[in-house]
Amino acid sequence: MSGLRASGLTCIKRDRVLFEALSFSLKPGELLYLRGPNGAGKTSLLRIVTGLSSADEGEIYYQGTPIRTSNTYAKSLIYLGHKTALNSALSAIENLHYWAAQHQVAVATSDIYHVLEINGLVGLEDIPVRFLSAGQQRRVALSRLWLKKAPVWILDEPFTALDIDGVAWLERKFSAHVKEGGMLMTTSHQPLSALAGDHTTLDLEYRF
Ligand SMILES: Nc1ncnc2c1ncn2[C@@H]1O[C@H](COP(=O)(O)OP(=O)(O)OP(=O)(O)O)[C@@H](O)[C@H]1O
Repeated sequence: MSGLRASGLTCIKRDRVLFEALSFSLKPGELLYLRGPNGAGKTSLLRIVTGLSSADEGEIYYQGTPIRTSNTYAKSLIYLGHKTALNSALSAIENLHYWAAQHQVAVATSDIYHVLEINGLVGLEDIPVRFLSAGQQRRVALSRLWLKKAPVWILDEPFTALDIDGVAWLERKFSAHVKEGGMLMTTSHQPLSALAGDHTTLDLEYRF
């Protein structure tokens, strides 16, 4: 099967079952919107889908192969957690160079300047990111989506701190990615608008 498939996932944290026997799929050209209250287990689920943590039961498959044995999954994936994962002492340019090197993506400094420009950060490229506002730091973090070509995007609360235009800008980026055959799984505490395009919703209830 092409794309991602989660089969029979169970996750237990400190004796609480967050979810049990959860199965879903994410095919090329699909957006899966993960919704649920605080503490329901959305971040826990996304980390399992990326392979950063393991489920107590169940398996994630990418292109039919379990991700724990896949040679291609890591290269096919961009995961952005709910924290920006920026080094506050480094500039936007330095942070993105560092991230690109970690992900073995060849990018020229001029490419990074261009991405920062289209993401509204002209003039802020070379100062430590701790001097940027929360929304500007989020825009630096999200600029990674422009730097690596990857079919699978897993994004945890990517709208945090973005202004209204920023939310619309990111939703358009989602729609373009999916229209090109990409896959996207994302959480948000605000509903996606029509700008994000068609999507399927996966609801996680808070279980006691
Ligand atoms: N490593 C851990 N050890 C113990 N408990 C954990 C761990 N990670 C998460 N939890 C617990 O699992 C539950 C789900 O956490 P998670 O971060 O997945 O929720 P969430 O749905 O993303 O919440 P939010 O909307 O607040 O971001 C929480 O009650 C949390 O305390």
